[in-house]
Amino acid sequence: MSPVRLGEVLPDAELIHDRATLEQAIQRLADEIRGDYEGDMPPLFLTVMHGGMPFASQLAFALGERGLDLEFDYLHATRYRGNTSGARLAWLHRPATSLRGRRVLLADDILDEGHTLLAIKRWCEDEGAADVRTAVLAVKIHDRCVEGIEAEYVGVEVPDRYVFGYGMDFQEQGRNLPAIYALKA
Ligand SMILES: O=P(O)(O)OC[C@H]1O[C@H](OP(=O)(O)OP(=O)(O)O)[C@H](O)[C@@H]1O
Ligand SMILES: Nc1nc2[nH]cnc2c(=O)[nH]1
Repeated sequence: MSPVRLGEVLPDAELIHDRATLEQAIQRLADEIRGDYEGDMPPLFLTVMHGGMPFASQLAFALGERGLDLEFDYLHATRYRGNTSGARLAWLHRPATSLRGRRVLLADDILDEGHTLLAIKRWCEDEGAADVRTAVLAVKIHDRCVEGIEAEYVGVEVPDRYVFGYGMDFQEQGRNLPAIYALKA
């Protein structure tokens, strides 16, 4: 079956958050995060690929602007793989940096049912991280989130629909749209 092209769904999609709103939310998050991190050792800033990349980049600059240095690494754990519903989590890449004794700040695009971030957080703790906090651009509003995970820093809320743009894919397309859209209800 040939994939549905982005151009076929975008005209009917609903704009949920525009670029200015998202950029403003990221600035606010940077203010919140900056206040929580003091000390000599920079936090280990772990981008959750692929979706977290645009958000993480912007957040990192906003934190740098506020005088918070970060050490970068990344990981890739995925359970959607271009689909609109989640399956088993697959680890495609783990960070090369040791997490032992480090303050870890995870940056991801969306907290939906929470399986991904819960597994990542537990893994970071098992690796000996001193503290693991999570920043997400968006949280999806529903009551299906697993217990034990909550993002400390949340940019915006999105409705209980499949969303894409600003890092999030529609069948591996649309990640570089500078806004968040929801598929037609
Ligand atoms: O809260 P959950 O229901 O677990 O879903 C959230 C996860 O789903 C997306 O990743 P995806 O598996 O699509 O990988 P990708 O970032 O490579 O697209 C997103 O980037 C989050 O990491
Ligand atoms: N692109 C995208 N990825 C997700 N991962 C979990 N929920 C979503 C969603 O609504 N959109």
